[in-house]
Order: sequence, then C-alpha cells, then structure tokens
Amino acid sequence: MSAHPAAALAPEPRALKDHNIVPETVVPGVLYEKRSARTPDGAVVPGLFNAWITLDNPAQFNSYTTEMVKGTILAFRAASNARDVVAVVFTGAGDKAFCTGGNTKEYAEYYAGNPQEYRQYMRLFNDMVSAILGCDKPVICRVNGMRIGGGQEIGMACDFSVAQDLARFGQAGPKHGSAPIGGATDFLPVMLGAEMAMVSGSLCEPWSAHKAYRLGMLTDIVPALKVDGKFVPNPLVITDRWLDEYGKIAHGEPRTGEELAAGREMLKRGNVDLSLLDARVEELCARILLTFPDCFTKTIEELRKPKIDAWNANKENSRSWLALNMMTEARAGFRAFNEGSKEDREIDFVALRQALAAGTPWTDDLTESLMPAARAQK
Ligand SMILES: CC(C)(COP(=O)(O)OP(=O)(O)OC[C@H]1O[C@@H](n2cnc3c(N)ncnc32)[C@H](O)[C@@H]1OP(=O)(O)O)[C@@H](O)C(=O)NCCC(=O)NCCSC(=O)C1=CCCCC1=O
Repeated sequence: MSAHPAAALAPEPRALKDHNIVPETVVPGVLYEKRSARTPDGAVVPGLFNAWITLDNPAQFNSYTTEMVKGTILAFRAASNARDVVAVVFTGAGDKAFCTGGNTKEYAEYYAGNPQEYRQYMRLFNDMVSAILGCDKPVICRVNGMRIGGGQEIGMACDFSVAQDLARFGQAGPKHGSAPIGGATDFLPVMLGAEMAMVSGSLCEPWSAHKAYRLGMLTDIVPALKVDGKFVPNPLVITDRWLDEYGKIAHGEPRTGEELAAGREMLKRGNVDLSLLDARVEELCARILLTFPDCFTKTIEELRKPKIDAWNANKENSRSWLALNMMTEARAGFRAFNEGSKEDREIDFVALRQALAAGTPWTDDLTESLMPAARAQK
C-alpha cells in the first residue's frame, strides 16, 4: 500500500515542532518501539504506527523498579506526542507476567522504613498512572501473563485489555503490606460494581482470565496453550460448563480434584504460544485505525472520566498514606516477601493482630518477630 495523496499536503517535516520533552529512546528498563499499523486484512499502512511499550524485567515478573516507572512515563509521553501513532500497546516481556506491581526487592531493601523516599516514589507512580489515563492515543493492555498488584492497577488504567487466558488477575497489597490504592480501589468499582470490587480488591485471591472477562474487566481473551499443535483453553479453569450442581456459575472458577490434576498434566505437555494474542491485539488496533482520530479520542476521553475522576479525587491522599505505611505494615510485609522462601513469605497475621490487640507499639522488635526467619527459629 502506498501513502495516500493527501499526505503530500502535509508541511515539510522540518516545519513541525517537536513536543517531546525527552528523546524516545531514553526509557530505562522499558522498551519503546513503533510497529507499522495494519489494515484489518493485515496490509501495512505506510507512515502510520502503533507504539509498543514493553515492561522489560521478566526475571522479576516485569515488576517495575523506580527507573522503570520513570521510563514508562517517558514512553507514554513519547507515544502521546507522536503524530504518526494510532494506538499504544502496553505489554510485558515474555509469557509469564504482564506486571506484578512494584518491585518488592526495592520496596524491602530501600523504601521500607523510608517514608519520605517512598513519598517521592509515589509521585512518580501517580504520574505513571496519570500518563496512561491521559494518553492522547487509545491504550491497549496486551496482557501477556499475570497482572497482579500495581500491575493490575496500571493494566486497568488502560482503555482496553486483551489477555491470554493463562493470565491471572488480582491484588497483593493486603497480604504483602500495602493497600491497592494505586488505582484499584478507584477503578474496580467502576468496572465491576461495588461487591465484586470488594472481593477482587481486598482478598488477594487472583481471578482467572475467564472470570475477569466474564465480569467485565477485559475486552477479550484468547487461548495461549498449545497441546499437540492445537490451542486449548486454560486447563486449570472450568471452561466447559456454566453451572455447578447447585446452579452457581462455575465458568472461570478453578478446577479441583481429579480435573485439576488432569489440567496440570495438560499444562505440562503443552507450550505457550502468544500468536493468537498478537493477532487479536493487531485486529483491535486495525479497528481503531478505521475511525475518525479526533472523534475516537474525544470518545475515549469521555469514557475514561469515571476512572479519572475517582483517581484524581484520591491519588494525593493515597500517596501520603502509602508513604507513612512504609513505617509499619509495608515494612514488615515487603521484607517478609523478600526475605522468606517461596513456601513461607508472608508475615504471621494472627500474631500481628494479637500484638496490636494487646496495644503493642510498632517497634523493630515487633517487625522482626513477624518475619519468616523468626518463625523458623521457633
Ligand atoms: C503471586 C506472584 C505474582 C507470582 O507467584 P509465583 O507464580 O509463585 O512466582 P514467583 O516465584 O513468586 O515469582 C517469580 C520470580 O519473580 C519475582 N517477583 C515476582 N513479583 C515480583 C515483584 N513484584 N517484585 C520483585 N520480584 C518479583 C519473584 O521473587 C521470583 O523471583 P526468584 O528470584 O525468587 O525466582 C508472586 O510473585 C507475588 O506475589 N509477587 C509480589 C506481588 C506484589 O506484592 N507486588 C507489589 C504489590 S504493591 C504495589 O504494586 C503498589 C503499587 C503502587 C501503589 C503502592 C503499591 O503497593
């Protein structure tokens, strides 16, 4: 396909002003890439692109470090300003995780006990969420794997989410020492209604992609597991029936017993292939391409408002609270996750509640007594 003759009417490139405040390549820990836009039949469109922003920390499940938060803000700024960009695709490297939120190692080793530093960090985090919600281009979250904690929050800030169906969705804060007030408490009620928002936001029990899709958190889901050369739905989750024996919705709930064992076996035999995810994301970009740019932008700006209004009403208070919380529960919880083993990385919740019920202050001794290491010594 060649450029449309109307493109010849554009002024010489040197007459254009550069509104970028940073060069596009300066995005530490985050990949920024312009990929050719395509029509629905797959033809490359000359001169138009989709900006792919990739969180690139797969060894730590694409959790974002402070540098990566800065990189993400810059990348969204670059995409927002690029005249030739149609849509933004926000994703993570690999096939395990889109993002699992703040980097717990950095939280435990630098921010724990350092509220004034975390307050600065939260300025950056808030700017990252605002950069997504305020992007001048539609933002599609390509959910290549689990979306947990702050990862779920930045994912929900996007306009559309297309997920591979092995991905899991949920919060981690109340188990690891934080409150999901980096967007989840603002967006979940808007997206799901109050009751399911409560369940998803507070209990830290991840939902399957099928459940998240059914309840309105996702635009679409696609299978990612290939067994014997054929795509199959997530075998760990019920997808072949709607109801259980008591008439409750079973679709999207975890399989149990023998079904789960069989599902695990199938998972082991298969390999993950994200080609259907990429095809569906490209297809959505192409649907966006075939719309009026300004009318589309105005529409998404209006539809974002319930999320933005809630976010703007709360983000400054949330920042202060989260900073102070680094002296108490976050300090204990993120250290426990960082210092514990995979089998034992949460604090002793009962002991903490008992200590607080007895009026114990938050001393260093209390924090240490809650750590996995203290349990191991008993
Ligand atoms: C449930 C998990 C996401 C996945 O568990 P599992 O499948 O068992 O994998 P793991 O073995 O735990 O993870 C693989 C390796 O990745 C490392 N990892 C995972 N997540 C993080 C992270 N967030 N930061 C750093 N490193 C991470 C993990 O340690 C493993 O490394 P290893 O070297 O041991 O192989 C589980 O991983 C999990 O619960 N992760 C932590 C989730 C979390 O607590 N996130 C922070 C939430 S709070 C937040 O994001 C906030 C945002 C802004 C506002 C304030 C706020 O709190």
